[in-house]
Amino acid sequence: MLPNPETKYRPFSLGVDMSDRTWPSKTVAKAPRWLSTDLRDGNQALADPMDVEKKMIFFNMLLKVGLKEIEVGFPSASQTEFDFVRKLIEENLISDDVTIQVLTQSREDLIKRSFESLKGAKQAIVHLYNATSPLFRRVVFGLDRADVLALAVRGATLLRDEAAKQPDTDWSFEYSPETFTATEPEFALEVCEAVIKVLKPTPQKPLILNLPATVEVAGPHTYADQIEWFCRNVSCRDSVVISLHPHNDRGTGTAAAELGLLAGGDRIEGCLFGNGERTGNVDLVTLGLNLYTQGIAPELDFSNMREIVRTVEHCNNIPVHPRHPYAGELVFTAFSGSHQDAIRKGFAAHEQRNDGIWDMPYLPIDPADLGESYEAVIRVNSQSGKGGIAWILEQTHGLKLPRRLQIDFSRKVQEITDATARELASAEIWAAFQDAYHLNGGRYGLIAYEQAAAVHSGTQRTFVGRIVKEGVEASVIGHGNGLISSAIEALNDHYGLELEVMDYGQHALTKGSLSQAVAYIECKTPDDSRVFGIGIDDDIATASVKAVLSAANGL
Ligand SMILES: CC(=O)SCCNC(=O)CCNC(=O)[C@H](O)C(C)(C)COP(=O)(O)OP(=O)(O)OC[C@H]1O[C@@H](n2cnc3c(N)ncnc32)[C@H](O)[C@@H]1OP(=O)(O)O
Ligand SMILES: CC(C)C(=O)C(=O)O
Ligand SMILES: [Mg+2]
Repeated sequence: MLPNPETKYRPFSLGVDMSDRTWPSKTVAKAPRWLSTDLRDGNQALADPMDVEKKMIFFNMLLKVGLKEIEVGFPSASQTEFDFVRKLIEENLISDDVTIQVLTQSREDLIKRSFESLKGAKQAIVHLYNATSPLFRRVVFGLDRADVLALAVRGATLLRDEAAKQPDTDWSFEYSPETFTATEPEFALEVCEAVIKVLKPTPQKPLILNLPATVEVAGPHTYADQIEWFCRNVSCRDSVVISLHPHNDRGTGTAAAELGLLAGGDRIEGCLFGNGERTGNVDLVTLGLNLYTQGIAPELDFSNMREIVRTVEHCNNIPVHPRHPYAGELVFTAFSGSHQDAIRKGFAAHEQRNDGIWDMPYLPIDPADLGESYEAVIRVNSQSGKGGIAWILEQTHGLKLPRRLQIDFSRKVQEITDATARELASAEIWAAFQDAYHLNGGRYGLIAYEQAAAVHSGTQRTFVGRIVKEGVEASVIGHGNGLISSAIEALNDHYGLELEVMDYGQHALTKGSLSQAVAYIECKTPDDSRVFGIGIDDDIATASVKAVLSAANGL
């Protein structure tokens, strides 16, 4: 890189005064019109463009999502593109509330071929473009301003005339001064006004003027200024739909679209998950869900996000990034302990409040709204804490560990994650839990037991058990004021354990085998340390006895 980049790069300057801009104090209150250009701008950016079959899969998914305007291709570009448009029309695959759009350069043969592809369509948008910026005028076309304007007018005239030859179709037109953001604003306006003059839009039959950031060359606030300037100065604002088409070269395509809406944009063109030329088109998923999380219906349905991701990945042959907003497989996941703790508390508070309002630490959207389970919300590695581990056991096995047991188990998990230096799957955490608290057996095992009222007192209980220790069976007997204390006394007496019960808890399991109950016991040992026992059984009394044996196994 250069130490003095100013010798190579020039800062962008808009060229008009927008110090009286109004967009910063506006808010967006409803969804814009959306156009998916996945099958055109997205498709033209793929190493292997979609075949008809993949386009069909994508198109059907876009319908499911609720897109009403879909740019289905560039039919003059290839036979595949042409055939796909024909298939949609001939097989009557476009419902009345959906409008397909096709793109064409401003060239007679290409425009005619585009109209040919649309024969028999009930309604369609023909999208004409030509680049207008000084760079493109000079380098790509070798044309001056007047010639470029004439190119646009020739194209618009052809659109009008070709449409007139197919009167059974309800035609709409879109014009893009390609490279709009790099064009002198007054020249972009002049070209659009010339196109307006040819196509004569009305409020009933407006012209879509698409103002693309073909390459994102400045900040999103500059785009907003450009859009507001254009909306203020275009001659027949009520007869044009202002469409925004941000690309993402500076990584601010979403911001540009959102500020552009504040500045007067009516419609957004983009692709799912931001596929498209170079860094991509603006991402319709992010835009839609950004609205949703502000309480505004996006009029797009992403409630089956996983299926949408799978379909897009299949058709584009490009993975969706794991951190992609709202859609990536890690975006609802917290690995770190303090995040996990806050989320767990957030869910508990949410349940308690029961007002339906989503106000959740670290989670801007309810994963359930996108068809995701809560399982992935917390995942455990060496960055995790007790709260997250407890959450996993609660989610997967319905265990609600007492606080000190959470601390005890999290230390054991930490040892494993430190040693393995990787994430622990929930099955591994469960296995570690069973192992740590001897749920599948240890030195001491219960063969049978019974309890009875002690003969010498109405309140005292007697525990009579048959225990096996390291293969040797024994009968044990103990007294206490309950089952736990009498069972502890029986073990203490017979095996000299000296356990003292400090805490006890139990609850029915809420996951897995719902008829089961779990008992937790915390005991003090002679050296004043703590040992925990867990018992799970169909019978709560047996679960308690198992918890006592589990604690003995922990010595
Ligand atoms: C910003 C965007 O996304 S624009 C859309 C871009 N999409 C695509 O290009 C995908 C489909 N394109 C294609 O299949 C082909 O490029 C075609 C069929 C359109 C044209 O193919 P070709 O005739 O072989 O030309 P080529 O691909 O080299 O295009 C460059 C020519 O188009 C001209 N051109 C570019 N844009 C336009 C336009 N909007 N109107 C008129 N001419 C244009 C260029 O000046 C150049 O002309 P030249 O050969 O006289 O110098
Ligand atoms: C064809 C136009 C609208 C385009 O894709 C762009 O300018 O990015
Ligand atoms: Mg584009």
